[in-house]
Amino acid sequence: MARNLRKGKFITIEGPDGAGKTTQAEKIVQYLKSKGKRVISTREPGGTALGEQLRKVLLDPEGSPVSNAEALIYAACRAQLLERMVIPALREGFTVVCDRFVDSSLAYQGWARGIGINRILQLNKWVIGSYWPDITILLDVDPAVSLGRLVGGRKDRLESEALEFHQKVREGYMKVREMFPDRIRIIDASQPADEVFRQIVAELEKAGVVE
Ligand SMILES: Nc1ncnc2c1ncn2[C@@H]1O[C@H](COP(=O)(O)OP(=O)(O)OP(=O)(O)O)[C@@H](O)[C@H]1O
Ligand SMILES: Cc1cn([C@H]2C[C@H](O)[C@@H](COP(=O)(O)O)O2)c(=O)[nH]c1=O
Repeated sequence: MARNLRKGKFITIEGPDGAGKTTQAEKIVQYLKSKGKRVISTREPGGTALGEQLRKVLLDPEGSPVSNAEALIYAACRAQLLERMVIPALREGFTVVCDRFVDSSLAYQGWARGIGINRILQLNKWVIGSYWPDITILLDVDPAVSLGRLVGGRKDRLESEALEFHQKVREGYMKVREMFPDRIRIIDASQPADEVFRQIVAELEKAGVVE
């Protein structure tokens, strides 16, 4: 395993589809920049040329990767993102803000798809090595509410899953949070976006990510 030479902080944002991750990630980036931090933002699946190609495969409503294949493709995207973007940026002292990361795999593939959180964790321990996030903001909200926010436009392959699947995703996140209580900070994402952001900033300050 490569020695961890990180100088910057690694922040990930998690939650069910439509929880407000992208909205909050953008606010966090602006906030950190206003504090004089050098920041890069990215997302999973995606963030690299290969990752964006694989994203199309994973989210294509006509596509069919499920179960083990799906878990492995998400892990491949993660490996590429870490090697090409996240690790070099952290070593240069940038703060990295990532919209979804390993906890999505644990909740979606590990729990909701039924592969097993521990099996997905083993796979991802190999992919991530020592580059685990410093802090993860988990936006918790009833999927009946968050999916309702995604009105209009064509639903992707995961968004098209039944409400029961998304309820299992939420349940999965709660289990993952129990496994990593220090890293994962939960925020009630049913609140207005500005209040959600206020609470995120408080967590980032508590964690020493910003002064
Ligand atoms: N706290 C909030 N309350 C109500 N609506 C919100 C809130 N946060 C974001 N939204 C709105 O909900 C929609 C989805 O938000 P956003 O894209 O940030 O969610 P997401 O979690 O990134 O979604 P996805 O999982 O599909 O990528 C957007 O229209 C956004 O403006
Ligand atoms: C990283 C990751 C993502 N997913 C799922 C979760 C979402 O339904 C999509 C990504 O779409 P978004 O608009 O960017 O939220 O992919 C997953 O199942 N497993 C993962 O590891």
